Amino acid sequence: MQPSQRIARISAHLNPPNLQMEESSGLRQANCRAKGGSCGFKVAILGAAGGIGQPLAMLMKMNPLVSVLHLYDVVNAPGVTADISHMDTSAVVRGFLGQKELENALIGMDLVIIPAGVPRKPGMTRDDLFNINAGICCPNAIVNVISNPVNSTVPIAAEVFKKAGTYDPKRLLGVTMLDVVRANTFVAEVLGIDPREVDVPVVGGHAGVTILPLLSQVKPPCSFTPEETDYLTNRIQNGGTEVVEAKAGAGSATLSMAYAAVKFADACLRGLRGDAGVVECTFVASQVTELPFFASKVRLGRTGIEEIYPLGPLNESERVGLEKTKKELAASIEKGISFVKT
Ligand SMILES: NC(=O)c1ccc[n+]([C@@H]2O[C@H](COP(=O)([O-])OP(=O)(O)OC[C@H]3O[C@@H](n4cnc5c(N)ncnc54)[C@H](O)[C@@H]3O)[C@@H](O)[C@H]2O)c1
Ligand SMILES: O=C(O)C[C@H](O)C(=O)O
Repeated sequence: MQPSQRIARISAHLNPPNLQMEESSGLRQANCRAKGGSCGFKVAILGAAGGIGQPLAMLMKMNPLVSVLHLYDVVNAPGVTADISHMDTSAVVRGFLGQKELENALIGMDLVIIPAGVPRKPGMTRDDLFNINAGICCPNAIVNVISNPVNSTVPIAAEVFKKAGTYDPKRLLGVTMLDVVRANTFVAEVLGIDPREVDVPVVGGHAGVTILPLLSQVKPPCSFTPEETDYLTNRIQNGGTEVVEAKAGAGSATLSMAYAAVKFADACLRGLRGDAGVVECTFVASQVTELPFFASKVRLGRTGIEEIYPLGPLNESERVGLEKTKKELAASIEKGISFVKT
């Protein structure tokens, strides 16, 4: 089933669009000759006024694959919408404020990106966000889940979709692209090459030891000393904490995350367009291990996830890392599932 159909099914009872918001943000569509949005994809961002949401919205407005951009938040959506709508790129921008507008924000969307929720403060783990964010990231048509803890919010979303009878595991993707982006950057620094030439598979999940970089499978092929392997694994697993501590209470990664989210969203859109060979790492329902969810390389296509690749050959330290990953990940997945069931 297409996301638009799933969303339409969820949003069976529709309210009229929020014209007041469109007026206030300068989007007087009725007065425009060209309505826009005739080709390209329709994308909604939920949490669009936040630290990630704003730069993400700006970058999606610059993406030529996007024809319509819906910006939803519980605060400040009109201001962000007015601001971004003045950019001279082709995507039509519409703002939606508050719960009563959520369904309208979702109608007809091809891709829904969710950076809604609160970020970490120093000393907190991503799991500490569970009780706050679990209640936010559930009830609607989620496709790309950014809200932490991703290891639990994706299982939560899956359970909610199951309850609604609309679960499509091929279309529910936890965004772990920031781990790949960081891994590419840090590996390139060590190798002294351009990060754009580097591709590091990062599997498992998105928290601490569940972030498992497969340094034996880096492209271009290369090898690392044990010291380099320890340094890189540790830095990639703690990249989020590095930013949280540097921001000293002012939030977690937003700009690099917006970059990573756009990189991932763009891959999803290219897959939907039918491009061949679109492969990225993401946290999805999976049979790659005995766990019900796992991040690994997947091929994206017209129906979402079209193929999930096995982990490939692991070296000894990656095999040890995988056992630690699975232990912690199993608990986080279970926590998400039982949150909905109970
Ligand atoms: N997956 C990743 O790699 C990754 C990376 C960085 C941050 N994150 C997570 O992303 C989330 C957002 O981070 P941020 O720095 O943008 O936070 P933020 O507080 O700056 O922004 C969050 C936004 O969500 C909005 N929001 C809150 N409840 C909402 C609801 N019910 N519906 C819609 N919007 C709602 C807020 O109004 C705010 O604008 C956090 O959970 C953070 O931990 C994930
Ligand atoms: O570390 C965090 O809390 C935010 C995000 O998950 C990150 O990896 O930067």
